Formats: sequence, structure tokens, C-alpha cells
Amino acid sequence: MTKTILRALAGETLPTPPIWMMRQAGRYLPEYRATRAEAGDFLSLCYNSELAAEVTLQPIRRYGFDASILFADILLLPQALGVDLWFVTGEGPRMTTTTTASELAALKPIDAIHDTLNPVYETVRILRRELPQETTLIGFAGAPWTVATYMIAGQGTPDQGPAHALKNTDRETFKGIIDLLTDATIEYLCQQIEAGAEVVKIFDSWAGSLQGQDFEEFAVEPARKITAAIKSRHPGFPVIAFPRGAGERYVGLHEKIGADCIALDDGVTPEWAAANVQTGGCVQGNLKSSHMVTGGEDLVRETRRVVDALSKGPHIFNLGHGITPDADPENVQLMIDTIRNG
Ligand SMILES: Cc1c2[nH]c(c1CCC(=O)O)Cc1[nH]c(c(CCC(=O)O)c1C)Cc1[nH]c(c(CCC(=O)O)c1C)Cc1[nH]c(c(C)c1CCC(=O)O)C2
Repeated sequence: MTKTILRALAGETLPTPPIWMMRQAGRYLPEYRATRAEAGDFLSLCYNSELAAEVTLQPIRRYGFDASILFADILLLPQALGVDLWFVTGEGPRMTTTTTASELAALKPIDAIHDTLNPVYETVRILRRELPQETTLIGFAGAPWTVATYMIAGQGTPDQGPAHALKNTDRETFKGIIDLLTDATIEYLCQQIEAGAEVVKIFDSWAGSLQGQDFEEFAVEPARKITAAIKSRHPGFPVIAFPRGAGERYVGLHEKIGADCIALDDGVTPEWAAANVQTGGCVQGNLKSSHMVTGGEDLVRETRRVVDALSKGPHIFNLGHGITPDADPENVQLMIDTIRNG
């Protein structure tokens, strides 16, 4: 029997939506913290295929989610292109910046990325052997714009200011970065697919800060190119696009990007999404992740609200963004019970 997530992605309306959560393998789980300590640090965990597979499996064992997402990070790709990457505890990622034509030219050729990323493909192979038969394996990459915002600033920024500045002052170099990331992402995702990923998701966490034509050119168009290349090499292969913060621009995105599913953040209501986005195909989302911290009746009510609002079309239940380290694991169970038992 076809796995539930693949059925939803193919456009089927299911009586109970399949469930997974962004960042489901993460610091809110004691077993994750233990394995991360064993690995030493976050990046060592990403490149240790056995341990990365182990943390991917932990939330599947604990909760029986319908899908698991490969444990890795969107910033491994720029690292594979030759950028220095490290994580500062309590602050987040840091990397050497790429802001000039010569720095762009000094990056490694796309063919070389697999030397660094091979352990990620090995994680995928291990997972396909070890996941329960009914669990779908999702691979992923960052969208070019979101990855570029980190490469240009050298860190996370509240408003992606440095990337917007480069876009406006040296458009040629900026476009060169986007084009390189687009092509590299295609190769990266295709290797994940060949290793056994059954769906891929493109994370564009900062899509919402692109305005007007920039949104079309640097959020929609790269996602469209990546999706088209994947589907030309692997006909019918399902793709989820997550242009976070798209707001009203979520309308029509299935068609524009060619994706099978559009993932929704919590900036739109599920009722609005049912009327305006789900009409184009499967949607994923969009419970506020703060309910995993606060729990209680609000969690139950809002979970039911998302399920009910999106029940008339293809829907994969998820949060609007990743679960946070302060979430209570019991609230995750309450959410799942609410979805599965009404
Ligand atoms: C912007 C971004 C990154 N990484 C990612 C994004 C896009 C999605 C989003 O907006 O959340 C995506 C990502 N990061 C991670 C995954 C694995 C799959 C999953 O569990 O969803 C995925 C899909 C693991 C991770 N990536 C990171 C962690 C926490 C690592 C740890 O300290 O153990 C995990 C589980 C670290 C990370 N990685 C990144 C940041 C900014 C941080 C630090 C912030 C934080 O600490 O939460 C870059």
C-alpha cells in the first residue's frame, strides 16, 4: 500500500492527515541531547551517518510519525562549496562571507560537493534500511535565497539586510550566487533521491522578505528550476516547497513552482489557506509551534481547527515552523492523539 504522505502528495484527501513536524529530531527530546553529546557538536552529528540516522529515528520510535526528515542542515551545502562554517552555542551559525565576484569564483566546482556531502547520502541509505515500512523519508535542502542570506551576511540576520544590499548594489554577483546555489542544490537533492529519499523539501525560510519582482525572481524562479530539474530526472518525484512568510503570495504557488505541496507557515489561517491555496494541491501546515510549549486546551482546539479547516483536500499536518527546544514532548503526543483520535 502506498504510504500516506505519498498519497496526500499525489492529491488524495485522506480521512486523517499524515503527520510529521519540522525539527522533530531536536533539542526538546532528551534522547536527541544525549546523542548530540556523544557526537560532540551539531556539525559532527550531521556528518556522522550512524548517529544522524539514530536521531532521525528517535521521534519515529517515540511518536510513530508518518514521515521522517533526514537529519542534516541547509548550511552543509555552502560548506561543501568551500565556505568555512561553525556554530556558536546559543547564537547560531557563522560562516566566512561570499560577497564579491572573486570570492564567488573561488568557491569549489559543483562536482566537488559530494566529497563533503557523502556522509549525508550515507545517512539516507541507512534510514531507508532502518525506517519502518510505512514511514516516508523526506530529504531536503535550503532554497538558494535563504542559503545566500547566510553566505552573504556570514550569519543569521533579522532582516536579511546584507543580502538585500548586495542584491541592490552588485546584482551580477548576487545573481551568480543564486545561480550557483540553484545548480548545486539540484545535484545535492538528486544524490539524496538516488540514495533513497522519497520526497524532497525546499526550505525558503526568508522568502517573505523578498518584495515584488524580487520574490518572483529569487524565491519562485529558483524553486521552479530545482523542481523542474528533479522531475525531469525523476519523473513524478514529489516536491514540497516552503516559501515561509509568503502571505498572500501563497496563492497560485503550486502552479508557479510546479511543486506537489506548498508548506504553510502560521502567518496565514487554515481557513484562508483552504479557500485560496489548497485549491491548487496538497498543503502542509500550519499549527503554531508555540502550542508545543504551552499545550493544554488551546493546543487541542487549534490542532482540531487546522485539521478541520484543511479536511476537504489533500493535507499533511505539520507545524508552521520548527519545534523549539523549550517544547514539552508530552504536548507533541497530545497533538498526535488529537489528530488521530479526534
Ligand atoms: C535557516 C535554517 C537552518 N537550518 C534549517 C533552516 C531552514 C528552516 C528553518 O527556518 O528552521 C533547516 C534544518 N535544520 C535542521 C534540519 C533537519 C531536519 C529537521 O529536523 O527538520 C533542517 C531541515 C536541523 C537543525 N539545525 C540546527 C539545529 C539545532 C542544533 C543543535 O544545537 O542541536 C537542528 C536540530 C541549527 C541551526 N541551523 C540553522 C540555524 C539558524 C540554526 C541555529 C538555530 C537553532 O539553534 O535552532 C540554519
